[in-house]
Amino acid sequence: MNAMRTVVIDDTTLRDGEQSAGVAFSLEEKIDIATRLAKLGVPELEVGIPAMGAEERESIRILASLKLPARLLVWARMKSEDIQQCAGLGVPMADLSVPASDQQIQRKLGKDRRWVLANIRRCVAQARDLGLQVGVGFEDASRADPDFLLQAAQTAQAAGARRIRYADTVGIMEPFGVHAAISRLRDGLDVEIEMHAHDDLGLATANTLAAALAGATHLNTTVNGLGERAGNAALEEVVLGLRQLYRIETGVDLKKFPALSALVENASGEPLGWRKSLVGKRVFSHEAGIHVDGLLKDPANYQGVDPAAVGRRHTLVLGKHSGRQGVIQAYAQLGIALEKRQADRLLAEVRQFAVRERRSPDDRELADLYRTLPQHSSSPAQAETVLGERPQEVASHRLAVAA
Ligand SMILES: CC(=O)SCCNC(=O)CCNC(=O)[C@H](O)C(C)(C)COP(=O)(O)OP(=O)(O)OC[C@H]1O[C@@H](n2cnc3c(N)ncnc32)[C@H](O)[C@@H]1OP(=O)(O)O
Ligand SMILES: O=C(O)CCC(=O)C(=O)O
Repeated sequence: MNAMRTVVIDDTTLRDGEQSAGVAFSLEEKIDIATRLAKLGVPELEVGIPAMGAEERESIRILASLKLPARLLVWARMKSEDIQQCAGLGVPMADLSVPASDQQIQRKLGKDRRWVLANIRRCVAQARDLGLQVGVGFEDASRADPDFLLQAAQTAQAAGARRIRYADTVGIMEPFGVHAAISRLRDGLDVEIEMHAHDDLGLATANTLAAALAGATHLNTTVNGLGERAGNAALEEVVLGLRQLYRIETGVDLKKFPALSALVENASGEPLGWRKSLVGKRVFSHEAGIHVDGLLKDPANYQGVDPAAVGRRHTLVLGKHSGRQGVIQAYAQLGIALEKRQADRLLAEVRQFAVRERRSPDDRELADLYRTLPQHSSSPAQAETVLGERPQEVASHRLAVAA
């Protein structure tokens, strides 16, 4: 395993995240998102595209005026007018983006490789003259000729860029290919190298981790993986994956992440999938009897990720796949100690309920089921009394397990 090392997270929720079709953050949301990201310890934030217009530039200026403990970057095309607009915003660094693949150089820009190299020299110099630190973003790097990509990156370095960005713009890479591509750049360059991954094949996080292992110094992420099409590498997955799998530290503390995740989810206008890793509503919920029994004996039996690392906890859910121990635990939370025979009977009831209603019974419904047991049919007050003593649990039967 690697010795402890660090990489820098450059979160682009406010740039590529907002590029998700249909997403437009308000200024208040941008301020809230940036402030929370900085509070978690995210050291770099890409906060917008000055060329989009006066309103965008004003919001960038306001974000810069907050003097957050994070370095801010803006994104620009490699065009003189766009670069000019990056100046005077209070943002120290710009990512100047240029396509690296022949596909985009020829079929998008109508240019050739020589033009790209000349443009890099000219535009990096222009940005530096404006007092900006410069990163050169190689759009579509993953489809570029690797020899040309290295030549272009060396041109950027020679022109005074401090960083190059390897963008898998259309999300076609896999981790072994990323490792080889970043290793090649690492061997041929002395500048910072940043990975920018997209999740079209569900590999954005894997590709980002592979880039870190190959020597990338900076990683682009977004909260919840928001971003163009299938999104970018999720901040939470990258931070936890680096730490847990490779002992690579980012300085980002995810214990307060749920509030930021919810903020970005709401601001994006689209609910997160309930199975989305680390942040989905149900990713720490357990119903299957064998899992619940195992968790109750020792959470480590069924825990790959400690939910506390992302500010969450396990919940136990009753349903079609429950077993006796889950039922006993659920009723114990209501203050009702079940005998084995009662638990078995209630398990059958719970299963029928779940199949019929397509959901779990809530606390009141559990109490109702309990009252149908023969020996309790004459004394329903017991369950009511218990529920009355535990009002906070009436709304839900989902139970926390000590992690
Ligand atoms: C992969 C990425 O995520 S790149 C970032 C993409 N983000 C965005 O596009 C969001 C913000 N974009 C915008 O607000 C607008 O597209 C603007 C302000 C940048 C440009 O708007 P417009 O001038 O109206 O151009 P439009 O968006 O229609 O077309 C893009 C133009 O940029 C050119 N272009 C694209 N990438 C680059 C580049 N890296 N360097 C130089 N020119 C570029 C295109 O060739 C096209 O120019 P053309 O019309 O002369 O062929
Ligand atoms: O060129 C860059 O800086 C990266 C642009 C981007 O968002 C992408 O290619 O997906």
